[in-house]
Amino acid sequence: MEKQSRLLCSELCVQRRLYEVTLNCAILAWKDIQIAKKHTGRAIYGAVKAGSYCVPVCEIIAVQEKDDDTPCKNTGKWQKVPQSPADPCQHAFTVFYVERTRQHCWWCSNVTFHCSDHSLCLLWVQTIREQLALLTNRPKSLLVYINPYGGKQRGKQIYDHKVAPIFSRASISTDVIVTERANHARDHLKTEADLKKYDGVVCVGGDGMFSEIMHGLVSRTQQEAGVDENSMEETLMPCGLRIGIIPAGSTDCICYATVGSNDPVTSALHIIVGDSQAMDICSVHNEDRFLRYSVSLLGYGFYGDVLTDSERKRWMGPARYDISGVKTFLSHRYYEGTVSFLPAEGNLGSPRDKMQCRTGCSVCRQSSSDKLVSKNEDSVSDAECQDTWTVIRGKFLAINAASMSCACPRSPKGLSPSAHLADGTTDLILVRKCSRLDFLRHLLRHTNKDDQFDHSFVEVYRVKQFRFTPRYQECDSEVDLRESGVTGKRFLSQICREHRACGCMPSQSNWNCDGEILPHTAIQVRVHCQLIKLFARGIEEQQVFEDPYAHCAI
Ligand SMILES: Nc1ncnc2c1ncn2[C@@H]1O[C@H](COP(=O)(O)OP(=O)(O)OP(=O)(O)O)[C@@H](O)[C@H]1O
Ligand SMILES: CCCCCCCCCCCCC/C=C/[C@@H](O)[C@H](CO)NC(C)=O
Ligand SMILES: [Ca+2]
Repeated sequence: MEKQSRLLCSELCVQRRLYEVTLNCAILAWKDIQIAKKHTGRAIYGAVKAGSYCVPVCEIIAVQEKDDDTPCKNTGKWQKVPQSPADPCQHAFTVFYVERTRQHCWWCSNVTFHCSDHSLCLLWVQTIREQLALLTNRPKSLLVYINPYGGKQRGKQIYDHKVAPIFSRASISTDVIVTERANHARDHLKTEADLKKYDGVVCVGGDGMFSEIMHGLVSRTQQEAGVDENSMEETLMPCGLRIGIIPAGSTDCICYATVGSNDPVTSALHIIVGDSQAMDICSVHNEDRFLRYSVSLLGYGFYGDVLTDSERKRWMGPARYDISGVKTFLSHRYYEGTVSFLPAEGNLGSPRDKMQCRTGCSVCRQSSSDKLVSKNEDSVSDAECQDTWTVIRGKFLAINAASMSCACPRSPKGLSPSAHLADGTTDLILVRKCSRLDFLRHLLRHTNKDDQFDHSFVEVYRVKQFRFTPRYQECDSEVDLRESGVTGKRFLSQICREHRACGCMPSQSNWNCDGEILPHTAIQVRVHCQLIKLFARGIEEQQVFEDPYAHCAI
């Protein structure tokens, strides 16, 4: 690795031991001089060794000159720093930085450097601050919406106690709105908020709250660009502001699948360091009417029924999903209809290729450059028009479209473990009618390492667009019936009569769209590649946690 030129190098004390501390524009490093002497001749840097530490500048949260009256790190007791000019610990500054802990969680750690010379102390503080000021991707001003009723109703507490103090440490200014009703945040973003004042929007809540904020921002962006959301063919305009998610909901799948944890401090730190993760959005239409956007799960049948039942049990908090899950599983309902889709082609992989989307994902990067090329050539819609639709008709227990893995604490690898956050596709999973036992086997595989698609009754396709028509609305039957003189209500009653004869009722489910119920069952869905950006970086490879500073060459 290319060596960066040193900005500063001094001998400073940390917990009364002498360290050689160096700063270049990428890394702050400190090594215990006595331990380093013992290791003379051996490589100290390049990996974390005894007594050697380093932090990438881009993961420094803040630097602060230490006041005289502050708690001593060794004892935790408050004490006056000695005034003797010979005391090498007289002046001090503290560096706050990201530390990786367990399972993709980050923590705000700190180290205090002491020295006898005040001007040297100031020089260090000023130089580190200058380096931080060069990091232009970091937000300075944020608009924060808190849902006080999401999850276990701890959104406000989580923000006040865990997030606000680190935002203030990082000198981020915030305007905070605690919502007073459902859709308060969406409406405020869509029509009122002065978005020019902010570098990003923060959502404190669960997937439903995120959905509100995403709808507000996407709709506002389309309005300002003169794009008609009701037209499925329109190319939507990407949003300029990034969204940060502080998890405080019941499932928190969007946070979990983009960060790797549902820890509020980790999310706050990703916001502070100015991470950016592009994300696909599906638009959902019924005929020429725009219904909603989706970023995670669009589920009909099982997940639609779980959601419909769980909405009546909101008072139970997150446990409502477990109760409704078991109830829905026992009811074992299946639904008839036709699914048509446009398969994704090119280098977009397949839902079963085990290529998981991770930080810097090459599949998503490729989609980003393809998007740029097709924008310049204006050829995408023409090409798509020539594509052929695959049509599948059948009886389904579940139809799920996962635009991202949908990993969450209940299902750590998610509904579609190899789905990508920003590849412009969604994984369409069709679970055909099967026995209860088989369906249970399939569901349980969401919670363990086994392949949930390895069943004869499960099919999965990576698609760019899809449509669903429930059987009772199918045009063919309608045409047939119209041709034979049957119309409207008579058409429905005819189906019901047919079903009474065979002892089962034709039933319809609802679509679960990121945790909201859609008002229509016949829908048309199109994936819009990388329409929004989050303050996240995707899930880091585990190796980064095990050897975080392998790149720390000074
Ligand atoms: N002040 C409020 N009063 C009532 N409902 C609100 C308020 N603010 C937001 N909401 C609504 O609460 C719903 C649920 O919120 P949220 O997503 O935060 O939690 P959750 O449903 O428990 O979690 P998850 O979506 O992760 O399962 C959202 O659909 C949102 O529109
Ligand atoms: C009878 C055993 C059942 C075990 C099944 C476990 C599978 C859990 C998978 C959960 C995936 C959730 C996907 C995310 C959906 C969210 O959009 C939505 C709103 O938060 N949450 C739900 C539960 O619909
Ligand atoms: Ca995707």
